[in-house]
This record gives sequence, C-alpha cells and structure tokens, in this order.
Amino acid sequence: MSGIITAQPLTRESFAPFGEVIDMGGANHYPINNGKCERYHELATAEATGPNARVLISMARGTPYEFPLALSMVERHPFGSQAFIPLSPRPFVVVVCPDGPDGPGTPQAFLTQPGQGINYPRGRWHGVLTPIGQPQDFIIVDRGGDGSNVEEFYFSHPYEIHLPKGAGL
Ligand SMILES: NC(=O)N[C@@H](O)C(=O)O
Ligand code: NI
Repeated sequence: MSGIITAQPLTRESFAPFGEVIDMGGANHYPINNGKCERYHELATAEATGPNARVLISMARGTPYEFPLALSMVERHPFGSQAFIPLSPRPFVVVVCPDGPDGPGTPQAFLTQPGQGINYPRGRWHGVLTPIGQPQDFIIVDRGGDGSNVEEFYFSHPYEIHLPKGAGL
C-alpha cells in the first residue's frame, strides 16, 4: 500500500489517537512564583521503562526536508515516549501511524502550528524529525536505558507526504 498523504493541521483533538500536543493553548495553567509566572501544567507524560530506564532531555538540530516527501520508513520506541519541542516558532511536519495487523497502518501527517511540540507515547510509529525550509532546533524528551529502544519499519512502496495548499513555507 502506498499513496499521497496531505498534512492536516495539528490539533489536540486530531492528534489525540496518536499522542499529545505540547502547546499552551487549551492547557491547564495556573500562577506560580507569587503570580510572576504562569505554569502550563502536565502538557504530556514522559514514559521510560525497561532496565536502567531514565528520562533524558536532549537537543536536536533538524535539517529541513523538501516536499513532497518520500516516506519510506517509520520507527517506534518500545521502551519509552519521545517528545519534540521546537525552539523556534516555525511549523514542522509530524507523521504517525496507527498499529496495523503486521506493523504500522496507513500514515497520517500533521502540520504543527508555529511553536507546537508533540509527544509520541511508547510504541507509537512515527516518521523522522521533519523541519520545513530551514534548519530547526528542538528539545527532545525521551527514554535512556539498556536495550535497543528503536524498531524501524520500511514500507514496500514509499508514501508521498504533501504540505497543505497555501502552507506558504
Ligand atoms: N525522528 C526520531 O524520532 N528520531 C529519534 O528517534 C532519535 O533520536 O533517533
Ligand atoms: Ni523517534
């Protein structure tokens, strides 16, 4: 199976079957530090399982991709979640797959709003980090520990990921 997939706007609701959106909009927030700071609480949950598991905070400098993008591989992390939080207010493309009978199902692509991040729960099939048009830096929150924490799946025929019309990126 392959085909053309157009990225849809990322919203908490549309992404809910696949993971969490890290975004102040619509979040539970409350003042801290005597009102000098507003905390946007529990936007996502980091999971780290398996031997010597721990939650890691890393950074990544992502190289941009040209679109339409040929999606030939998705990956997942059986021992932990993985969050990508952009450090610049530019959209990026998020690709996820539901679980299928023999591996990932049909991919779904999302275009983030500027500044939105995402958190893939443990075992969620996802594409590589996909900035658009220029390099983009991210914070990564994911799992460290013993054992191999990545599984890759190669599609027999690549999907073609398109940006929505008028994405203007
Ligand atoms: N794109 C993506 O998920 N990459 C990470 O799994 C990683 O740190 O390799
Ligand atoms: Ni990953």
